[in-house]
Amino acid sequence: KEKRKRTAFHFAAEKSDNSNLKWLVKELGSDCLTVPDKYGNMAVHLAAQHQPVDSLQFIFDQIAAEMFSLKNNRGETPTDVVESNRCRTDQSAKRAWISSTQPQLEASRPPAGSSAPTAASAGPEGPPLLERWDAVRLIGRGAFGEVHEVRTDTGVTCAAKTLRLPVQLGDELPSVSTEIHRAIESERNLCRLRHPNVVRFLHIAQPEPATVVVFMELLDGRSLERFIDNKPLDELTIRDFSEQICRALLYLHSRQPPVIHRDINCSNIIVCADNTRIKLIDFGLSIKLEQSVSHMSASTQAPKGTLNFMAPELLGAGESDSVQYSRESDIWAFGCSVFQMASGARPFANAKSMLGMAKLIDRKGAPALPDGRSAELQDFYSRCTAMDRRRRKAAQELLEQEFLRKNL
Ligand SMILES: Nc1ncnc2c1ncn2[C@@H]1O[C@H](COP(=O)(O)OP(=O)(O)OP(=O)(O)O)[C@@H](O)[C@H]1O
Repeated sequence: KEKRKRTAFHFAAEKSDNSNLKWLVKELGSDCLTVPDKYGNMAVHLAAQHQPVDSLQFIFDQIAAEMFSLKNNRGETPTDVVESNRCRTDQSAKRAWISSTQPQLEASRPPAGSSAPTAASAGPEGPPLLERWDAVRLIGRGAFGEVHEVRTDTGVTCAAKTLRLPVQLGDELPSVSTEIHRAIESERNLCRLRHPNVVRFLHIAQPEPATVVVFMELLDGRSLERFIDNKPLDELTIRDFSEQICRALLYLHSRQPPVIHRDINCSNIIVCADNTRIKLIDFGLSIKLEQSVSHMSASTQAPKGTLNFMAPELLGAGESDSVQYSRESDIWAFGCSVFQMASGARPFANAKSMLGMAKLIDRKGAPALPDGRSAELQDFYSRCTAMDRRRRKAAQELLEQEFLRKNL
C-alpha cells in the first residue's frame, strides 16, 4: 500500500475497537503509530476520531508526550481531531481524558526558568553538545560518583551524574575509552524517552576516558526510600505509586528495542515535591557501563544492582553465564518496591551475599506482604514476584489492562 502511504496501522485505527491496533503494536512495535498517510494522519489521529477513549491511553503509553504534538497536513493535532465534528464517538470522555493527561505532561517538563529544552524543542538527541558546565551544588553521592545541580555553557540548569568507572591495572586506557564510548552510543536512545513518570535524559558526555557524565532534568523531591522512611505507606498511596511505576515500565518495555531499567529500587524512584508524582531515575546506566569495563578487564560478569531487588534468574547467573536483565527482572524489582512500600523495609533485609540471597529465594520465594493488606494488593504483588518469569510477564500485561479499565 506504499502508493497511498497507508499502513495496516491506519486501517486498524479506523475500526471502532482497538484490538487490531493493540495486536499490531505488540507484534511490530510502536514506531508505526507515527507513520503519516497522504493526509498526514497517523494512527493516533484516526484513533482520536474513531476509537474509544482507552485507545488514547494505549497510544499515550506507547509514545507519551509525542502524541499531543503530532500534526496532520491540516495542522491538526489529535486534540483538535477530538474537538472537531468528525469525532463522533466518546467525545466528552476523550475531552476529559485529554484535560486530565495534559497537566501531567506539563509537570514532566524541565523546571520553569531554566532554558532547558522542552519536549517539543529538543532534537531527538537532546540539546546541543555541551562543552563546559559548572557545578552549582552537590545533590548526593552514589557508589560510582556524585550528582550535582549544574549550569551548562548552553544556559541549561539540570542535574549531572558523574560516573567514574573502575579501570583496572593493566587496562589499556585508549581501548577502555573506546569500549565506554561504544556503550554510551548504544544508550543514546535514553535521550529520546518522553514520559511523565520517567526522568528526562538530556545528554551523555565522556569528558575523560573512564568518566561519563549523564545530564538529566533536575528533579525537586526525594527518593521513595526516604519518603517511606521505614514506615509502611497507606494502600491508596501504594496503588497510586504502583500505577505510575507500571505506566513508566510499560512505556520503557514497549520501546523498540525495549529499554530495560536494570536497577529498579526505591532509591531510584523519585517522589516529586508535590508528593503525588513519581519518576524513575538512573536506568542502571552505571551497571551497563561498568559491565563494558569489566568485559575489558575480563573480570567477573556477575550481575550488578541492588541485591535485595535482584530477580532469582540474575542471582543464579554464575561467572560463566551471561547476565540476562529483562522486562521480567524489572517486574520482579518492581514487586520488591511494592513490598517496601507495604512493609516499610526492603525485602530480604538480612541478605548479605548473592549466594545467600539465591538460597533464600530458592527456599522461600518472595516474602509475604504484611497482614492487613487487601487481597487485590496481595495478588498483584505475588504476580510480580512469581518465580516463573512467564507469569511475571503476564502480570505486566494484566496490570496494563486493569489500569486501563480502572481509568475508564
Ligand atoms: N535528576 C535528578 N534530580 C535531582 N536529584 C537527583 C537526580 N538524579 C539523582 N538524584 C539524587 O542524587 C543522589 C545521588 O544519586 P545516585 O543515583 O548517584 O545515588 P545512588 O542511587 O546511590 O547511585 P548508584 O545506584 O549509582 O550507586 C540521590 O539522592 C538521588 O535522589
